[in-house]
This record gives sequence, C-alpha cells and structure tokens, in this order.
Amino acid sequence: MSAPAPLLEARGVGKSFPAQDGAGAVEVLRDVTLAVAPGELVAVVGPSGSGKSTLLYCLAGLEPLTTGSVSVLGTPLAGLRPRALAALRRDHVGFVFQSYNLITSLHAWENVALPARLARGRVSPAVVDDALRRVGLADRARYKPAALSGGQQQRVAIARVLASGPDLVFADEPTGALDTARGAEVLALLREVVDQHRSVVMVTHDLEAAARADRVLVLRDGRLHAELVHPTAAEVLAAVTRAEQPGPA
Ligand SMILES: Nc1ncnc2c1ncn2[C@@H]1O[C@H](COP(=O)(O)OP(=O)(O)OP(=O)(O)O)[C@@H](O)[C@H]1O
Repeated sequence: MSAPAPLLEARGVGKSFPAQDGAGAVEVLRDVTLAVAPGELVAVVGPSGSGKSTLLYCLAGLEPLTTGSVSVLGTPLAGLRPRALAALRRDHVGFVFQSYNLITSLHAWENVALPARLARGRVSPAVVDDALRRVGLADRARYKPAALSGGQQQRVAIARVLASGPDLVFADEPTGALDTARGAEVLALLREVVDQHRSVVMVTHDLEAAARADRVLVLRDGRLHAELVHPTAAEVLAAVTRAEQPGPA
C-alpha cells in the first residue's frame, strides 16, 4: 500500500529578513525540506533564534517565503491569490499561537465557535460546549480573552481546534503557559486530533512535549539539523544541546 499523501510539504524553504541596520538581509531559514503525513504529531525544537517560529509562520502561509515552496493538502500556497489562501486556511488549518490568537472583542464561547461558523456557515452549540468542557473551561465560556490567563487563552485556542476540526494544526508553544498537568492534558487533546488522521506541527521548548511527538525536527541556524523518531525527552535534550554547540553542523 502506498503512503498517504502528505498534508503539508515544504521544499527548499528559505527565509530572509531585511537587516535591522538596513545593510542587506539576514538569512533565517535555509533549504528546509519536510513532509507531514496525516496522523502525525511533529515537534520542531532548537536553540533560541534558530528559526522555529519563522518556520511555523512560513509553513502556515502567514509569512511569504524567500525561496522554495510550501503545499497544504497538495495545493502550493505560492500560486494562490490572497482570498484563496485565506479560504484554504479557514477551511483546513487551525492555529494555536500566542500572538495570532483570540479575537479580543469576543468571549471564549464565540471565539471557539467562530472558525467552524466561518468554514461551514453553522456550528453546533453542543460541539462548542463540549470543546470548552474538554479543555476545562466550561465555567469561563462567557469570559473575554483579557479576563483569561495566558494558559486559559491557550486552552481556548485548543478548544477552537477541537470544535472546528481542521486537517492541519499549527501550534506555537501550546504548553508554554501551562503547568505540567494542564500541559499533559493539552498534549493528550492534540494526540486525539492526530488520531483522527489530521496533523499537528508544534514548536516547543518543552522537552516532555517534544517527547510526545511522533517525530521531532531539530533546527540549527535555520537548517534542519536532525530528525528524531519517537524520542525520549533525554534524547531531545541531547539533540538540542548538540545543536547549540558552536562549530560546523
Ligand atoms: N520580522 C523579522 N525581521 C527581522 N528578523 C526577524 C524577524 N522575525 C524573526 N527574525 C529573526 O529571525 C531569527 C529567528 O527567529 P525565530 O523567532 O524564528 O526563532 P525561534 O527559534 O522561534 O526563537 P525562540 O526559541 O527564541 O522563540 C531571529 O534571529 C530573529 O531576530
């Protein structure tokens, strides 16, 4: 039997930003090639500044690439007009981002309901209630984001993913603002997402979170430095420590 088509494919992705002193460009990602299959939970780890968040933004179509290509569900993002790109994200992609997150004027329940409503025109109230209950926030449904802690806002974002059921979820530090027990619950919910043949790509500094992934990609200076399959937390730590060492890769 042939392998399932990847939900996400990146080839030779490079990203440069203009240098802050105005002289030339800073190369942040170099030649990143990867594929994520349905049912995979992939973690991206690496030293601070190695390009993890930039990679996530590029893969999610939120940042234009300097070189290379990204395809989501077989559709190359570069060929899409802004409206088609927005529709692809709306219908198939979910985000758990600290800085691309909840709509401040809507309370938690409305934030959870919104993506499903936009994608399908309707949402079942019971599904929204259930998603909030599963992240432990049933009693905060009518709270606006400003009245929620950082960790609670992250959990609302997870509930939004549970309620809207996107094929591909990008998560930036999904356990970052949570204590160990809540972090473990969130990882269990992300595992449920991939068990439904969907995919999750998460950037994390949390070794225990990375050790719950099927695959861990280690970035160093904007390049893929190593790939670990079902590693332990100790193996992730060793790989990140190696990536932090100066000298040739
Ligand atoms: N908009 C931007 N303009 C210029 N440089 C940027 C921009 N965004 C990111 N960078 C640079 O790209 C590099 C990688 O940043 P990025 O946030 O992707 O790293 P990271 O691995 O996620 O870091 P951390 O673990 O500290 O969050 C950094 O040196 C950063 O200064």
